[in-house]
Amino acid sequence: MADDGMILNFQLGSAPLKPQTTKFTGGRWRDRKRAEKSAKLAGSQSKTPRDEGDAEASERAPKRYKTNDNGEFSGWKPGSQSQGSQGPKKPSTNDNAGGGRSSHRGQSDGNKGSRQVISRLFSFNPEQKTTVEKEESEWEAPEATNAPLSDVANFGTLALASRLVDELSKMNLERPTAIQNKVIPHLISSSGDAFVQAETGSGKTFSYLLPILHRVLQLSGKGDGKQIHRDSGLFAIIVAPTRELARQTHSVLEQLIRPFPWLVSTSITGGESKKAEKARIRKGVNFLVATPGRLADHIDNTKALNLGTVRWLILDEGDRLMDLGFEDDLKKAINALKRIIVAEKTTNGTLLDSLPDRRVTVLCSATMKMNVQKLGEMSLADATFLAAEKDADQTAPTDQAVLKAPAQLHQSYIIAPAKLRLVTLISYLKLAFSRRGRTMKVIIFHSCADSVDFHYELLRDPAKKDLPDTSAKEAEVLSRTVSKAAYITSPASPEVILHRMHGSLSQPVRTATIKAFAASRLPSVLITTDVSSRGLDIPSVDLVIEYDPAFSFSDHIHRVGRTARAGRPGDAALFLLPGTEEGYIELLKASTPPTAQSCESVLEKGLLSKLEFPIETTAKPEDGKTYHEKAETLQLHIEQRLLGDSKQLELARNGFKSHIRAYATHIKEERVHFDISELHLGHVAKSFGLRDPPGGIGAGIERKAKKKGAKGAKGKYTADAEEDSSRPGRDLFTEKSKYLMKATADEFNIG
Ligand SMILES: Nc1ncnc2c1ncn2[C@@H]1O[C@H](COP(=O)(O)OP(=O)(O)OP(=O)(O)O)[C@@H](O)[C@H]1O
Repeated sequence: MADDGMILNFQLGSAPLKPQTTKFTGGRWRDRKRAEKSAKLAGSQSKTPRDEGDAEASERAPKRYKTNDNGEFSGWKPGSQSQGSQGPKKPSTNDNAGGGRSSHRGQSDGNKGSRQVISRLFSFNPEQKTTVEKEESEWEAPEATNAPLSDVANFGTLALASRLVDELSKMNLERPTAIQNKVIPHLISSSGDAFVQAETGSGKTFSYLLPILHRVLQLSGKGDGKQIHRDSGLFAIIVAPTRELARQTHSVLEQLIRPFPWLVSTSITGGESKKAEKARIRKGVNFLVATPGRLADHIDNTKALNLGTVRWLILDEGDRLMDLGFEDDLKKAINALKRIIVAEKTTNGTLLDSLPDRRVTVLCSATMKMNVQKLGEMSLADATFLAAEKDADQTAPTDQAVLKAPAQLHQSYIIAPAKLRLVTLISYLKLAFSRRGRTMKVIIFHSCADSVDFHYELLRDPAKKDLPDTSAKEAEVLSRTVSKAAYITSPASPEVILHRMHGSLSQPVRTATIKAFAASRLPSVLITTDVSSRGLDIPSVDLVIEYDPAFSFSDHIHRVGRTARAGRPGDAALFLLPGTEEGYIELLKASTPPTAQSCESVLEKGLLSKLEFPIETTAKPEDGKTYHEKAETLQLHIEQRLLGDSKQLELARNGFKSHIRAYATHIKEERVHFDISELHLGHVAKSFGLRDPPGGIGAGIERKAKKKGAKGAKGKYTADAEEDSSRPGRDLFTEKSKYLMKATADEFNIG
């Protein structure tokens, strides 16, 4: 680790201050100039205790309290108020007249003369290598690629049953998208398998649901399907990788079949009562939406589940189904269906002649990976490849076409040094909500559940308990996942609602939280893991922030695809660290050319409006004039807040540790951009409001980094990191990785 002279907050004595003479080194010249300037300013305005402290810090602390190679701080002696068992100790300086660990400003505790020193967020940061090619302001939205087609009159032209066309019209869906234009006629007329590949938000769900419904409705001569009923048999099984997606698909299906009450659909997903699901299956269903694990379970244990009439098997989000280690469950379902020859021409007196005469399997994916090919080999026979490309001379799946985000999605990146990440995130959100009505719904992706928990707890306002438009019963379910936000509000958006979501929450809470986020009429933020990256369709999401980069580029495409759906505009911002992570920008360019947002300018604009702190600390919102000072004040306040709140501190420490572990699990091909040995643990700790890295994890990483350095090879380290891993995204199919993937699915409660 670099010795960067990072300084901690602590109290100093009241010794007269010397003028600032420190020479700043390291970082960009502009940052050094700024640091020198603000230190000078602090020296000249030695009226407030804080500014005095700053000046003194600049001069003294770097010499006396530097971080050592382990990210720990030299110059400390064991003290009484450490951050935790492994935390740094009180400084043994005689200057520390106050005796308290947290510094106080304004001397309200009577500890007159004490000084505080705050860490300099803007100096000693790694240099940014990227020269900005395209600024935000230069971006012009190209034509949307996943919008309804302008040159197709309406859904009627696809030979869909008129009742369905009317129903779509009631849902304000008039014209098909490119993929619907391809898939619907194919599935209406053919009995062959299909591989469907199209961008995120291009309407793949309707592309398979509509032709299935159309053909089922044709079962009676009048084309309304009235002859059939719930006992007529199960016609289609739709498999989705997550419970949320299964539920969502089921609710779209329910909406479509509402005018046909004689048709019945149900969803069977992990986390629900198996007994109730069995009872529904026994009563009879025509359409089943399932997660793979639960489907396999019912195939084994529910006698009433008769697969004899099943004509369609839809595998949605194929790559994710495989990523999450559901291969065995899928095999079971595929084989069970293969064993039954589709011979039945009637069921309970109903002629099935308008249905396909063989079982049709449709595999859908927005991205293409090796594992999708494998799933294709397992499940498809003589499949037709259907892609959305308008001028598709494409006849087979390719990587190129699919790793693109919708063209109208504006992607940008922010190179934020680790120390500045947290304050930049807050500034960015403040900025996003600073124009009334411009940004309504934001999703922030984190690498792990612990980080989600920390950021949710930090950003929520503990004093504001009531939630708008929520019954007492709902409020009880949502009490730990939905809250009013602090810090990120602005005069234009005085109320912002925060939501938290990850796989370790109970299923009813997950469902209620997503529902609340989708329904919220106030500006809202969903802080989440990749559990929300697939399929989730909330049309009003206008901004996706990848605070932690995705574990694979295809995951990135799915994450950002939560916005800019069905031709709507959308923004996505990716936080990157200066250094090796900047190499990731080349990958972004291959998809949709991104623009750059300067971290300094986000801070400058975001911190324009007044800061508001939900908890009182000695750092006050009104402290600081320049945006550098305001950012330092905000960081100081958060650090002080954590020191006074052991629960929050614990969340920060857990968040930090899991974040570092998760960092090691980027897919092998992309790990070159996410080199854990380059992480400055002290700086990353700052982004969790910690003044130093919690013990335990740092030493391990250090050892690995040293080992790597000694060996001069990456291979060994990479293998170690994989062993530690417990998250999805792996696309290697060793027994070990299969086991890991399975463990991950369990951890995320997805199955
Ligand atoms: N023809 C259409 N016209 C307008 N909106 C549509 C049309 N078809 C679908 N939509 C809307 O587009 C949104 C995205 O649809 P859907 O979830 O099926 O996309 P997807 O391709 O499956 O995306 P992802 O790959 O991200 O899961 C939904 O809100 C849906 O209602």
